[in-house]
Amino acid sequence: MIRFDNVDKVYASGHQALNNVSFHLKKGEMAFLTGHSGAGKSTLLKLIALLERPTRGNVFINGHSLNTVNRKQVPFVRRDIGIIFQDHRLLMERTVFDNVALPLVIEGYPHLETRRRVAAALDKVGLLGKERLFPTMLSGGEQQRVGIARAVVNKPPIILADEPTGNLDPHLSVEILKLFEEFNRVDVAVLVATHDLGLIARMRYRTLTIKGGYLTNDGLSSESAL
Ligand SMILES: Nc1ncnc2c1ncn2[C@@H]1O[C@H](COP(=O)(O)OP(=O)(O)OP(=O)(O)O)[C@@H](O)[C@H]1O
Repeated sequence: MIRFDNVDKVYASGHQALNNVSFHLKKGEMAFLTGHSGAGKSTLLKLIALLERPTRGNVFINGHSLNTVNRKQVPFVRRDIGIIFQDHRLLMERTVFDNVALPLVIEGYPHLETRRRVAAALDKVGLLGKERLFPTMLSGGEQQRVGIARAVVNKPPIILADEPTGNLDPHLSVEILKLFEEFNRVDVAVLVATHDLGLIARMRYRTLTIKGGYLTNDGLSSESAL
């Protein structure tokens, strides 16, 4: 599903954020991505989402090299990827409904279908009935779940989450992770970048560890995180 072959990323500043990174995340696989601050986690996710391009090597989605994707084709690739950010990046002056509907509106879904899908996504994250509220009226955990609903509303086969539990207490963090597990059970590939080693240790999933831009460990969480 997602494959990195000998990927380097050197930013324009000259900083090398990733160094010869190779791994393969299969269809329907769930994994954590961990490492200290500045290790290169966000950079790795950005290369999958085409928010950055590799300096060397290749990133593949479903066997297609992203190196061959031109600017016009980027939205088509992104359609297959739901991205969740730590700061959730909600539009604060728009309702919960509008925030979650955004990917469907961009893709030109008919109104009825949009309503149906938004309701299904909000139901999944336990926020049905909050459509008309504004994000400021919700708790931090609820806002994060709106971000998740928005990421999954068009049923992408890949979910990338960058520190999705960074601002949440341990109980809420586990709830969010359980949601990812649910998506994973219906064959969605899930890659979660996190600092939270306690959370990783509890969940026992494959964990990719990055240090200074190098992939230094790839194994079960109990082996690599503790
Ligand atoms: N656009 C950029 N230009 C130059 N350097 C960058 C850019 N983006 C990231 N970097 C640098 O690349 C390195 C990796 O950054 P990245 O955001 O991938 O780390 P991270 O592991 O996600 O860190 P954190 O956990 O703090 O979010 C850092 O040293 C960072 O300063």
